[in-house]
Amino acid sequence: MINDRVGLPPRDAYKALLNGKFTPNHTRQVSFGFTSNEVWIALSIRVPTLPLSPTGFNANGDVTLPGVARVLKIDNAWLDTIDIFFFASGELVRKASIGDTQTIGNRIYNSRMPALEHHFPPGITEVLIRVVSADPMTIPVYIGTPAQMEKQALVNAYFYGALYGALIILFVYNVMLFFYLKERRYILYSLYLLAFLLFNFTYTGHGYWWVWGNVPYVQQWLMPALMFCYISAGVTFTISYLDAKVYLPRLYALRSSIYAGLSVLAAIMLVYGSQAFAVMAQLVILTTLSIWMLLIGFFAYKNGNVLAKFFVPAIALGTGGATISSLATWGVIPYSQWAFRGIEIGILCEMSLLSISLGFNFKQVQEAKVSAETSARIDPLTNLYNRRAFTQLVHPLWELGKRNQQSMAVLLIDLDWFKQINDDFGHHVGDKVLEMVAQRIKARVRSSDLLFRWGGEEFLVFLSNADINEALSLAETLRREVAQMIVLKSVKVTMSLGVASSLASNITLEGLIKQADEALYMAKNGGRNCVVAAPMPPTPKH
Ligand SMILES: Nc1nc2c(ncn2[C@@H]2O[C@H](COP(=O)(O)OP(=O)(O)OP(=O)(O)O)[C@@H](O)[C@H]2O)c(=O)[nH]1
Repeated sequence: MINDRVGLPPRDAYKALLNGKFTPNHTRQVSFGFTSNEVWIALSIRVPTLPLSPTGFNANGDVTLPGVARVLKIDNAWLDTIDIFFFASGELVRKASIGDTQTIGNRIYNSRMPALEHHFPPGITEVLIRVVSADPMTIPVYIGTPAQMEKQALVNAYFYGALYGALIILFVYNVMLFFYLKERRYILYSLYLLAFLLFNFTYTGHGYWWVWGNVPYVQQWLMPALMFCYISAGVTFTISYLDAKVYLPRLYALRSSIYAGLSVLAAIMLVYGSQAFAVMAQLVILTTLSIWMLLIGFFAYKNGNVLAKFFVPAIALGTGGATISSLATWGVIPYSQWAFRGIEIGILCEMSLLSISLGFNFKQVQEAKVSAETSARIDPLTNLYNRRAFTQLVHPLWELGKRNQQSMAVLLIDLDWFKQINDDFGHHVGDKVLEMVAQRIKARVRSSDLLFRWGGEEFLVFLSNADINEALSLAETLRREVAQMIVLKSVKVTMSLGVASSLASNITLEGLIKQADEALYMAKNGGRNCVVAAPMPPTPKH
């Protein structure tokens, strides 16, 4: 390999090769970083002088030419210009151009990655490859039989099918969760995922191969543009996912500056118009972004964010995969297709883990919702239903009871001289009295009856299937039991009860409660610590 500053003509490059000016690539490094220079790569292909088949015929009965046919493939879809020169016996025998400045229709070999087929005659053929590109010079060269190349393409097709399939499923699932839950972080995660998917679809040459193969300009500019989208989506998602407003307030305050910085970068890219600058600047940002995400994930975790427990390992997996890919391309670890795909496997793990964490978040949100709904209906002091729960719980029973012509009853209960208890013993003792009275009533009513804390020292019992006598009997039992209670060794409490029943009247639920309230008023006026039944309405005459 040589890094050529002057733009050698192919023959001079060939001479340089013969004069030992090329550096041998012992480490199998395939990455040469950013350079606007031409990078020359040389391969020596030696074919035995014997013809392939000693008979001169192959299995199909065709005449075999002496020599071998091989496919040469550069496994990178973003290199702009790739010129290949074949020298045999000191002569330039073939020149071919591949690379992504060529439209798909003009390609000489039908494959997603730039490739060509060449018939190598017996003897030595020197293959010189010249690459010029604004993108990182990653140049993995493969050479093999057409069958081997097809097999490799098939393995790749399965791999990307599985990768894109998995990412699309995660995308759709999270978009659906967003529409269901209306939580921003689901849609931001989906956009982050989509940005990676499109970015990958572009830089692996799938987009060029399937969609915009006739517009090389789109292919070259989409890469930096989508990388930019991926970075922006990553930043926005991280801020929202880690709930920066709560767990990282200082970062949250800076978020406008971060977004402004990204916009300035996009503007410079557009105005400056250099693809090389765009790619280089963003690769730097992409690396910084991973470290930044890891760091703030860690801080959010330290500040008590439960979701950061998933976030940090997820980003570590994505970054780890990307590191394996770069180490392999730089020859630090042995290069292989799988090592090169480290970034994709890492990101798939990252995305899956993030998706699981959002599922976990979904569960948390649901639980919080249920607990909020429950606590909205429960009185925290007595643990009884509050007045708010009344309509929700009693109305359906009331309607059903009416239809079945059942007798239903209401007991309205008010503690006597409760203000005095508070004044004499303190508010906390008053609370204890309320708690104990509530427990006592609860223990006595049937499970089909509903008990509410109706107001400060007022309770309501709804009996869904009881006539006036049953209701009065229960009321009297409750009155007696509470009157016998002694709270905190010295406090005695009594209560007054108003009872009303619905049978044989066209009364509404509100009307029934009003009747019970009037009965309670009578009980209070009648000296307290007693039960009064609301007067029964006259039976309609037929
Ligand atoms: N400790 C405590 N007191 C409460 C609570 N809710 C309401 N109260 C008190 O209950 C008292 C009710 O007083 P009143 O409406 O005058 O009734 P009362 O003293 O029971 O007199 P009668 O109902 O006429 O027998 C008020 O002093 C309220 O402050 C509570 O949750 N805890």
